[in-house]
Amino acid sequence: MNKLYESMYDLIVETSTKLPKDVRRAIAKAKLSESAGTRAAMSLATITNNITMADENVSPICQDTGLPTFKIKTPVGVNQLEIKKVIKEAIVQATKDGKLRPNSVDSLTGANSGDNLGDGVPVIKFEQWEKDYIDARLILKGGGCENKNIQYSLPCELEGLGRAGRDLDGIRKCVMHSVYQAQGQGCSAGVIGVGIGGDRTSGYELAKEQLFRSLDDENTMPELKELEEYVMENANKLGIGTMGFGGETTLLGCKVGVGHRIPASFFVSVAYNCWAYRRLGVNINPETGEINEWLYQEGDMIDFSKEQTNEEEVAATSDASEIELEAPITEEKIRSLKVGDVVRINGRMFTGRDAIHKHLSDHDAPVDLDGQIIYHCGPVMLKDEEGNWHVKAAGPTTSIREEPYQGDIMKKFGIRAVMGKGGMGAKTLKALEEHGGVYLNAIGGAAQYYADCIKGVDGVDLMEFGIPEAMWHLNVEGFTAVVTMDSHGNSLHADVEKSSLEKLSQFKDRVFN
Ligand SMILES: O=C(O)C[C@H](O)C(=O)O
Ligand code: SF4
Repeated sequence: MNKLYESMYDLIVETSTKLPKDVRRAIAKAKLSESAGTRAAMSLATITNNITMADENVSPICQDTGLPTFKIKTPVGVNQLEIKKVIKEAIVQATKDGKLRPNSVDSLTGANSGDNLGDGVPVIKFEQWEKDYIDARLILKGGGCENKNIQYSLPCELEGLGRAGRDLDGIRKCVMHSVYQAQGQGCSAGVIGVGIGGDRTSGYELAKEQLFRSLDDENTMPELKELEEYVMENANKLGIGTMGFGGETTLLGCKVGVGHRIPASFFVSVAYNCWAYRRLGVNINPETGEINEWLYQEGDMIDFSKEQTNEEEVAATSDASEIELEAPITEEKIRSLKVGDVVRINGRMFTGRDAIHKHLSDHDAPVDLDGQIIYHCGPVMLKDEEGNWHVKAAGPTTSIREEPYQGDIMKKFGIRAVMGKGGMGAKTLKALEEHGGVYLNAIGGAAQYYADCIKGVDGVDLMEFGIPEAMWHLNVEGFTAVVTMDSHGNSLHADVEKSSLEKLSQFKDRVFN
């Protein structure tokens, strides 16, 4: 199998950089469903532009290249240990080449291994089968959407929907609720894999297994096919929309699988995947290790670059004029911003995510943050031979994780704007009002689009936290984002959550007997 290394490397790079055909078609359909001038249309224009940039740059679609999860079927007699070894080598190289972000973190010390290897990382699941070739599939599922996975133990009470009992209708309610509870935080529009039955572990495994299905396939079980169709039709009426900005498309796919359970347990497990649904597969010759065939190749390939350019589209779809922002920003300027404004940032911003927020809550800042912008982002960075850093991918991360710290940190250091995705909660909203601050929402997953707005890396602090968690000093040009929480007590996220809960409650009545 001397070609196996090359095959695995190619599988990793393709998965990270090229969105599969079925996903592109679902995104194109979502785009058609949104009216021009809406925030959803503007976000989808950025997303499709980002997909094209990832194709052209052969760079990660999203900076969070996830927990690499391989599912491999081998003919009897194939050496699985060798496959495992080769996969690890290919992972290390793809990380060095900036195709994967170093994403493997010691859970106790917080140390990043730097090469994407670690205890239990990558995940490689083997199975044997009777066929004479190797079927190797890979999914790169990021952390933001992983955090929105949910497991229900039936019977249960669900907000908006009431009791979910141990039957198909109870399952229906759980699935509808799972989409509601994700809001925009898992970078909607999403794809859900649902596992009915099993135990807490095998239920989630079954749910994730569904994510290996093609978006276009049809469930072979009539009742599950009906459930999938029901969810696709009705979850899209919740009005959560792309990034939780409101809109027509909240879900790109729903795939349901079922397994047996034991009498006392009845789990419905949901694996939520963002729009950056990176999964591919190959059939491999077990003698040579060469790729015989790429999987998920059915149907048309949408080349978004042949469509309108993003600038044209954004100009055509956005009725809001852009407001220029450059740090240091005054309190007066910040208080003039309102939810719905589109800002265009030039100049300096600092990245800060989980480790930085924790650090800043009980240490001094390494730089003066007065009037500054903090970007919730863990980029993919590469260092050249002269020692200069280059940004390879840099989209926002889910901001809500910083909720316990954010308001206090803004006040402590005089920070005027924080930017991320998915919005923040009541504590931050109150602090924005008291202190004079705004929350800016960038488009999740648009890592190439934003990397292109970063014109230079002027420094870095707290590198001991690892590349994604360090504080990078970025120099940006034309970095656009939407004000979704302002200093007057307004939050688009709170509004969408409230209205989607009202819509969810329309689905309270029994549908399946
Ligand atoms: O870790 C990241 O960069 C982003 C993460 O996938 C998220 O969605 O919050
Ligand atoms: S940032 Fe969004 S698109 Fe990227 S992995 Fe996280 S959830 Fe997915």
